[in-house]
Amino acid sequence: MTYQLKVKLVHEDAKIPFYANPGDAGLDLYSVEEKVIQPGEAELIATGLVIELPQGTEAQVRPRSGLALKHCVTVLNSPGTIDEGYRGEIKVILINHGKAPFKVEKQMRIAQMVIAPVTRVEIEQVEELSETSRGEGGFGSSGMK
Ligand SMILES: O=c1ccn([C@H]2C[C@H](O)[C@@H](COP(=O)(O)OP(=O)(O)OP(=O)(O)O)O2)c(=O)[nH]1
Ligand SMILES: [Mg+2]
Repeated sequence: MTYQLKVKLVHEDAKIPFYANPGDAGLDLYSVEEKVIQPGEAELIATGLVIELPQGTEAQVRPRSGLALKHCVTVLNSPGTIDEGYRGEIKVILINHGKAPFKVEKQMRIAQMVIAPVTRVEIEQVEELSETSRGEGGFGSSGMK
């Protein structure tokens, strides 16, 4: 099933996000600004995009592996969550884990956005939960090999 994603450009240099290949999961997001990210620092980068998500979906802002591998630059809050009702500009928090300053250029592809279904729940407060074989075990309780 293909959903419709409404996209509004709110900056003169904004570009419509696109799938680099037909089967890709992520739509590449472009920067509309030029900014240097110092080593160990994070910067908020504008994309010039406002979107209207299909009902029952979210957008996840994820890193590009090429930027991570070549420059140690990634999305700090990955995956960033774009709520269905959000009508502000999509921005990307990039962090530079590398040793050299990283220059974000205008119209550089800085991250990718995956549209995903959201499961919503009604909360029911209870005193007892069902028993399971895992129980309270976690954090390596099943062994590390
Ligand atoms: O990488 C991101 C993450 C979030 N947002 C926008 C869309 C999202 O709907 C809104 C709120 O994000 P989130 O819920 O992650 O942040 P919060 O700190 O909980 O803020 P709020 O109190 O506004 O929900 O900010 C972005 O543009 N980029
Ligand atoms: Mg929130």
